[in-house]
Amino acid sequence: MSHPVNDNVSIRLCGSPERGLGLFASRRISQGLKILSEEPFLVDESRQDMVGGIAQEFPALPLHVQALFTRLYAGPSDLVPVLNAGPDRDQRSVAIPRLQRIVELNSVEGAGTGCFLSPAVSTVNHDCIPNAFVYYNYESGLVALHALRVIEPNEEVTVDYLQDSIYLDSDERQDRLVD
Ligand SMILES: C[S@@+](CC[C@H](N)C(=O)[O-])C[C@H]1O[C@@H](n2cnc3c(N)ncnc32)[C@H](O)[C@@H]1O
Repeated sequence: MSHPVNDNVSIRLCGSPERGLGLFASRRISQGLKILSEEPFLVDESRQDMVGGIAQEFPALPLHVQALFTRLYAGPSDLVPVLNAGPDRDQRSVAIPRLQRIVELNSVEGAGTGCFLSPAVSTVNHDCIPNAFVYYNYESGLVALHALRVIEPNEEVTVDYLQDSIYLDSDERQDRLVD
């Protein structure tokens, strides 16, 4: 599997102020352009099902996918990124609660359309006024990220984590985002 970020000349992964890593435009991206398209690691009926099933699903993933999966964001108290390489880090990186946390923090759940977890989309940060939109195409089996408007070079690419929750009021949105 090639990596959609490494192979894509329009975007790059780098640090985002107070948001950890984020995806940034390397060049001007036109409105409507497909920024990237990738195969998801996992697809399920709901985030709850994916969290519940990860202990069984993870060992069945190809080893290179397992390696990419364990590098995804696992929360502010995750020690794995700061540990030295070795058996302790290897063991902690695949601990079931950590894998579940990765699913909770990186999966995208649509209203009635299921849930997916994919590598490059997992690096995109949230904005309430986003410049991009993500969706999963069941026919192609691919996740795509599209520009909602022109994105200028060095601008961060963002999505609305609640893009399918259009009927929530601002307090409800805030509660869901904190979760
Ligand atoms: C799917 S990951 C996005 C990539 C992540 N920033 C990283 O370092 O890998 C989701 C996490 O990014 C952080 N994040 C995303 N959008 C944010 C925002 N607007 N403000 C602060 N943190 C944000 C939160 O910690 C969130 O749980």
